[in-house]
Amino acid sequence: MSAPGPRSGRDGAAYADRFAAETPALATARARAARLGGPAPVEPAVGAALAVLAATGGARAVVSIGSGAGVVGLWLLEGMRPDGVLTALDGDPEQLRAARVAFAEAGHPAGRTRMIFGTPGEVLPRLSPGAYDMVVCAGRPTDYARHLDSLLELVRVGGTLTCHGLLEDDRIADRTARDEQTVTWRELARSVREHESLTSAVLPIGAGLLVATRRR
Ligand SMILES: C[S@@+](CC[C@H](N)C(=O)[O-])C[C@H]1O[C@@H](n2cnc3c(N)ncnc32)[C@H](O)[C@@H]1O
Repeated sequence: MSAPGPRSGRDGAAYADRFAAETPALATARARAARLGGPAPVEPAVGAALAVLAATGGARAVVSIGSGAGVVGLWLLEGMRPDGVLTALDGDPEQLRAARVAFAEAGHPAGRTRMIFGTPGEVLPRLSPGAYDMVVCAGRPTDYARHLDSLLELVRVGGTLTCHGLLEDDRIADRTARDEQTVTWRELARSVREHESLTSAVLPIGAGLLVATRRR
């Protein structure tokens, strides 16, 4: 059975990205990320949605997993409280360096960001449980999905977990797609949806955003 009601299409998605109107600092960070290569940053519409989530939750402490060259971090900092601290984790020192430059160029004092080099497996045990308003995951789910319990442990009650990219290339909806990444996305989305402590939704913006709020 198809879902009821009219759907937005590619023009709607393009409008949502234009609506997000990135600042010059974000445009520069995006260009730097493109020069570095690797997986693309969050789309403007996703960045704007993350900023809204951060602002709605009055976020003071946010962790960005797979933080890249700082595009997602700049959006998060825009929504967070002015005294908030963003913890940015990446396994590539070049990406972390680029993010540091992007945050400085945007005028954020060094004390607003904490850059940590390492994989989720190495770094998550060092972060304080229940201390974060948001945990924002990006990149391949195969890099962090097996750490879902540890990621959720970081989120305070009422806080939010987001995972970006599950609708990329529409593979998750294609029942014949059985590659490792698509299978991992399906399992991660199912675990989040069925988790007794979470209320979740898939937002079809950009490459798709899985959003879950911890109720208890
Ligand atoms: C999609 S890119 C980041 C884009 C960024 N989230 C943004 O929107 O600006 C994914 C990032 O994950 C990092 N990464 C991939 N595997 C990782 C791992 N096992 N541990 C830590 N970081 C990893 C990569 O270095 C890359 O910077």
